[in-house]
Amino acid sequence: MSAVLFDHVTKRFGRIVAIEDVYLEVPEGKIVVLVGPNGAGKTTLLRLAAGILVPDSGRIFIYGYESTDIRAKRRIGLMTPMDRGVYWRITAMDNLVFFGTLYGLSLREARVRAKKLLEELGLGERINDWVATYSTGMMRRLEIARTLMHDPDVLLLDEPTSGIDIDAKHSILNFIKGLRGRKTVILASHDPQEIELADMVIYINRRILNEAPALKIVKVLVKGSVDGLSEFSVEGVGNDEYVIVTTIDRFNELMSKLAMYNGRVRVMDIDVEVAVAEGNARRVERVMRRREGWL
Ligand SMILES: Nc1ncnc2c1ncn2[C@@H]1O[C@H](COP(=O)(O)OP(=O)(O)OP(=O)(O)O)[C@@H](O)[C@H]1O
Repeated sequence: MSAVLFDHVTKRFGRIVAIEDVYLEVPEGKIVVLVGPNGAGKTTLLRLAAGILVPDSGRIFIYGYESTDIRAKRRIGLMTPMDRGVYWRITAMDNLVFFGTLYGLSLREARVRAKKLLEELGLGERINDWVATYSTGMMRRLEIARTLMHDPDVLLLDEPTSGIDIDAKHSILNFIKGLRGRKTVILASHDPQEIELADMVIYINRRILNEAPALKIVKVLVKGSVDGLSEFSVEGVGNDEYVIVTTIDRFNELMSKLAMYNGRVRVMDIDVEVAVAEGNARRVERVMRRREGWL
């Protein structure tokens, strides 16, 4: 059984179609990173999985339970940096104990779990400090700890390291890395180092673009020198731009490699060629054109 299943989900906000017919199976224990331009529907997908939003059509299952079911919600932890989820005028420990007891932990259990999480996230020295004295990066780590207090199986993280300093970022990235195999993580991201964590990268722009079986060849236009990508076909097109051609099954691998350039290579455009079965004709369909880099 998949940890999370989006079964042909569509979500509209008035006239805006945020998510359209998304089918996605997320296997247990994997780290799945959702990438795509601003407004592509990444946050909406996380909120749908958390049962905060209800789809207009289609269904979402968390370990077989519909996402709005309490049994699904108990297995989910959602962290979005935009929502302030901790109290400032009490200590980090008291925050976590409070949220832990809301989920039915005993005081003792909650204290033990809070201490462990705070230590793992590098906040061991600041457990008994008021949250108001925390930096943004510390606050973010505390939010992640709060999300994990009820020991959910699935962790939904929206741009977990955006806007924080490098030390906090590394501590969060290492922490997430350590969850591989133990938790299922779905992470929405624009950040190359976050994308690097992925077992599976899903490119979404309202619809999922790299999952459909009909999609075959991907051409990625990048700006910036891509030396060291010898296993892909790379062609210079002038003006420091290159076209990389690959098959859809190696798209994830290519995106992880590009992420390792740490922002020195920007993705300018992605084209997907759709193989049309009838008469073995191959028609090229432009499914996406973006002139803005989204990495
Ligand atoms: N509560 C809402 N009410 C109305 N429109 C919404 C709401 N939430 C999202 N939208 C719209 O749905 C679309 C998808 O938004 P969403 O926040 O999911 O994108 P995103 O991929 O997370 O973007 P970003 O990378 O900028 O965070 C956007 O057009 C957005 O304006």
